[in-house]
Amino acid sequence: MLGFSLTSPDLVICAGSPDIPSSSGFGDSPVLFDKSNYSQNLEQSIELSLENCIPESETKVISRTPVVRFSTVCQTFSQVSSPESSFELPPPPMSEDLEMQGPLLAVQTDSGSNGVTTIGAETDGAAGLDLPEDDGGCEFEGELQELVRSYKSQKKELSETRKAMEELKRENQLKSRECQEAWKSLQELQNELMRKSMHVGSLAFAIEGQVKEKSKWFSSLRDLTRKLKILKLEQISLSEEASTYRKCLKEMQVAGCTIQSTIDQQTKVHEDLKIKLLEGAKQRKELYNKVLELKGNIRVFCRCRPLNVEEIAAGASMAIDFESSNEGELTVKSNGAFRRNFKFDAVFGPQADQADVFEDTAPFATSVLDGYNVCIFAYGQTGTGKTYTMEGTKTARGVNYRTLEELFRIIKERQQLFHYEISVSVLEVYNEQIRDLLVPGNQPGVPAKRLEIRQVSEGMHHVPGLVEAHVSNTHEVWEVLQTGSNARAVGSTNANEHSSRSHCIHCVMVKGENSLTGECTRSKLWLVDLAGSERIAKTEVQGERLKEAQNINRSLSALGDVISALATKSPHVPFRNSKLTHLLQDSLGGDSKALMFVQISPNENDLSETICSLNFASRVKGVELGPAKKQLDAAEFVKYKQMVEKTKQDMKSKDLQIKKMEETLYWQDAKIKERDLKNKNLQEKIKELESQLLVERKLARQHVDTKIAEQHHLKQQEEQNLPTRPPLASRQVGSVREIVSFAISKDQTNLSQPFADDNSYEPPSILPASDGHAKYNDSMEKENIPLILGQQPLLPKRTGRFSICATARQVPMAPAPRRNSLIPLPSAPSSSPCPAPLLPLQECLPEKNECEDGSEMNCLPEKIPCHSPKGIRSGGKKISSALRRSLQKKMHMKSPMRKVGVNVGMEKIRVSIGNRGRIGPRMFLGSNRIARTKDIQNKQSQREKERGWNIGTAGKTVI
Ligand SMILES: Nc1ncnc2c1ncn2[C@@H]1O[C@H](COP(=O)(O)OP(=O)(O)OP(=O)(O)O)[C@@H](O)[C@H]1O
Repeated sequence: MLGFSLTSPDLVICAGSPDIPSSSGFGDSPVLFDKSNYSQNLEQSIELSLENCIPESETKVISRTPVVRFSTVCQTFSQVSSPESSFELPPPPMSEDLEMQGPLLAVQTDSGSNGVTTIGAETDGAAGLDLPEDDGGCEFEGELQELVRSYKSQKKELSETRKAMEELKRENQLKSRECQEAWKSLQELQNELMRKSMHVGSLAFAIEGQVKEKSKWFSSLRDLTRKLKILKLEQISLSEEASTYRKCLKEMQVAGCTIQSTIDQQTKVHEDLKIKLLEGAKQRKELYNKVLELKGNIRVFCRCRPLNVEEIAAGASMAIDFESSNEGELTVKSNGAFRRNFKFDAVFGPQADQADVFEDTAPFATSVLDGYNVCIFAYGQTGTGKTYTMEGTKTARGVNYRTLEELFRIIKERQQLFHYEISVSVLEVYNEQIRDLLVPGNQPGVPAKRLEIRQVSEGMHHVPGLVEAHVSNTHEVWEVLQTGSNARAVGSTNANEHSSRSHCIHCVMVKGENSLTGECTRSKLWLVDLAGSERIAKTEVQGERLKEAQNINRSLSALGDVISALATKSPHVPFRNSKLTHLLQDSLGGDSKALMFVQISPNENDLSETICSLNFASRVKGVELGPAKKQLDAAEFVKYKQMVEKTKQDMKSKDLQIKKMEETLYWQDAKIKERDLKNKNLQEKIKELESQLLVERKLARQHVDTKIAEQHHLKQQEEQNLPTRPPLASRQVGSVREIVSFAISKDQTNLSQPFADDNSYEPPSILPASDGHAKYNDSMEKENIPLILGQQPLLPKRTGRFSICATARQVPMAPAPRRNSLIPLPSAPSSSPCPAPLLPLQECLPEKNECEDGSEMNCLPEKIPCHSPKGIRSGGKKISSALRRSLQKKMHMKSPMRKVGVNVGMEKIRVSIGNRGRIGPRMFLGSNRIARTKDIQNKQSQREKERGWNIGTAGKTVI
C-alpha cells in the first residue's frame, strides 16, 4: 500500500528467546509487526491529518486527497521524520467533472503548513466559469490566464507526480515482496531460534541434572571423605595403640622376665633362709629340750613361805636352812641340829618374791608355745603358800598370771611367723567332782553339772562342756583368773583361815600355726593349785571338812602313786585313780613337761609335814618322764595338706591362665598385624579407585565436551551453508546478514555487560536513515561477515551458558592443589582427534579461515554435513544421549566407590565444575577483546598445566 519497507530488523521480535524479555511488549512469541495495526495507525494518522490540517470549508470544495506524512509513521516508531520524507498519494477517483478537469493534489514540502495544502480544482480555460463581461473582465481575463498557466504548470507537475507515483508503486511492490521474503526468512529464523532455545533448554536441563548429580556426588564424596578421615584417624589411633601395646607388652615381658628372675632368686634365697630358719629353730628347740631334759622333764622347785605374824608371835623358830639355796639345796633342822638335806631344781626361801620364782618358770611358757604340754602345779601342806605362789595377789601376781603374760609376750614376738589362739578354762576337783568355775550359775558349795573326762584321741583327754574363755590380752586373762578364783570352794581350817578345799585347775589351751611352714600345734598348760594336804588328826576336822580332807588326801595319794609309777617306770600308771590324776594324765605322761612347786612351812612345829612334802618332792624329782613330745594338730596337719593341694591346684590354674593370656596376647598381636595389612590394602585400593575415578571422569567430561563441540561445529557448518535462503531485494533496507550482524553486534555490546538474572533485554535503538529507511549503524554493516559467521555459533552457547550460569555458580570454586597428585589423564580418543572448541574460538578462527582457503585444518574437527534444523536436532539428541551416558557412567562409577567407601578427591570435581563455571567468561567476545581473552586462556591453560592436567592437543581448544 505504501512504499515503506518492513524489512527493518526491529520489526522482527523473537520473544521466545531467553534473550528477549517479555516486557518488550511484543508478546511471548516472535511476532511480525502487525500490518493491520500498522495500516490502522496509518489510517488514523491520515484521518488526523485531514481532520486537523484541512479546514472543513475547503474540503467541501476540494476533494479529499490522502496526504500521508511519513513523519507520522515514523512517529509511530518513535522516530523523527525529515521534511523530505513526505510524499503524495494519487488522488482518489472523483466525479466525472473533476476527473475530467483532473483533481490536483498539491504536495507541499513546506513544513510550516502541516504538510498538506489544498488547492481548489479548476477547469481548463473558462469552462465552468462565468466571466463578467464588464470592464473588469480584462482584469479577470488576465487573472484567468495566469490561472490557466498555473493550471498547466500544475497539470504538468501532476503528470510528473503521477509518474513518480507509479515508480513509487512499483518500488513499493518490490519492497513488499522483499518484506514478505524477509518475513518468511524471519519466521524461519524464529523457528530455528525456538528450536535452538528448546535445545538449549534441554541442554540446560541435562546440565542442571548433571550438576545436581554432581552435587550428590559431592555430598557422597564428602561423606566418604569424612568417613575415610575418621577411619584414618581410627587406624592411626589403633596403630598408635597397637604400637603402645606392643611396647607395653615388650616392656611387660622384659619386666616379667626380670621379676620372674628376681622372684626365682628371692625364692631361692627365701627357701634357703627358710631352711636355715627351720633348721635353726629346730636346733634351738632340740637344744632347749635337751637342756630341759638335762634338767629333767619334771622339775621341782621348793619354796618356803616366811613365818607369819602368829608364828612369830608364838616364838616359832625356822626349821629350814637356806644357806645353800642357790645350789637348790636346803637343810632341815631339828632342835638346832641339821637333820637332812634336800636338793631340788630350785629353792626359794622366804625372801624370794613372785618374780624370782617365775624367772625360772618362764621357760615352760616357751615350751607351751612350742607345742609341748606343760603342767605346773603346787603341792604342799595347807597354809604353806600354794595359792599364793600360783595365783598370788593383785600386787604380787603369781605363776598363773605371769605365765599367761609370758605367753602373750612371746606370741607378740612371734606374731610375724606364728599365729596363736589361747583359751582358758577354770575348773576344780572338789570331792572327786569336776566343777566348771567359769559357769556363772555355779556357786561355791552348790552342786553343779557334773563334768566327765573323755579321751578324744590317744594321749588326748578332754572335758566336754567345759567353758573355754578365749583371751587375747593379759587383762582378759586376769578377769578370767579372778572369775575362777572367786568361784573356788574355800574353807577355814586350823592351818589356814581361807583354806582351799579343792584342786583348782587352770587349763590353758594354745593353738599355734606356723605361717611359714603351716605347721599347727595344739598344746595344754595345766596350772594346778592343789588342795593342801593335812593331817586329819592334827587338824581335828569333822563332818564335811573331814570328807573334804579325806578326798583331798586320796587324790594326793593317787598323785603320789602316779608319780611313783612314773618314777619306777611302771608299765601301768594309775592315772584314773582320781579325777586329779586323770585330768593331768596328758601332762604327767612321758611326752610332757612338769614343774612342781613344793611349798613348805618354815615353822619348826610343821617340821614333820615339811619333811613329808620334801620327801614327796624328792620322789617326784626322781621321775624320768623321758623326752617331751611335740603335740602336732593332726586336723591342722590334714588341713595343711589340703591347703598344699589347693595351692598346687591354684598354681596349675594360674599357669593355665598365664598360658591363655599369652595366647590372647599372641592373637591380639596377630590381629593388629592383620589390621595393619588391611589398612594398607585399603589405602592402596583407595588410591587406585581415586585414579580410576579421575580417569573416568575426565574421559566422560571430554566425551561430553567433544559432543558439545561437535554440535557447535555442526551449527557452524549449518550457518555457513545458510546462503540457500532466498536473497533479499536490497541490502540497504536490511538483509539476513544484517539481522545476524545486528544480533551479533548486540551480543557483542552485551558481552561486556552480562545478562542479568532475569534475562532483561532492551532492543537496540535503530537510527533513522537519512534516506527515510531504518538503518543500522555503519559499523554494523562494516562487520566482517566470516567473522560474524564464526561468532554466530556462540549465540546459543552463550544463551545456554546463561541459562545454567546461576546453577553453575552455586558450585563452590575450590582450589585445586590436589591436582598435583593426580595421575596424568589420557589424551582425547582418536575418534575426535581435535575436539571442537567451546571457548577459544578466536584462536581457531584464523585456522578456520585457512581451512576455508584450503590450507591446513588443525583446530576444527571434521565437518559433519548438516544443513537442516533436523540435523541440529539430531545433534542435540546426540548430546543428550552423551550426557546420559556420562551420567550413567558416573552412576556406574558410584557403586564401587560406595561399596569400598573410599575417598575420591572432592576438590577435583569442584575444580571440574569450576572450570565449567568459567566457560562463560571464556566466550568469544569480539575482535576487540580477543587479546584479553587470549590472555585469560593462556593463564587458564598455564594453570591447568600447573595442576597436572594432561590436556595435550585438546589444551588448545578444549577446557
Ligand atoms: N611366800 C610368801 N610370802 C608372804 N606370804 C605368804 C607366802 N606364802 C604364803 N603366804 C601367806 O600365807 C597364807 C596362806 O597362804 P595360802 O593360802 O597360799 O596357803 P595354801 O597352801 O594355799 O593353803 P590351803 O592349802 O589351805 O589353801 C596367806 O595368807 C599368804 O598370804
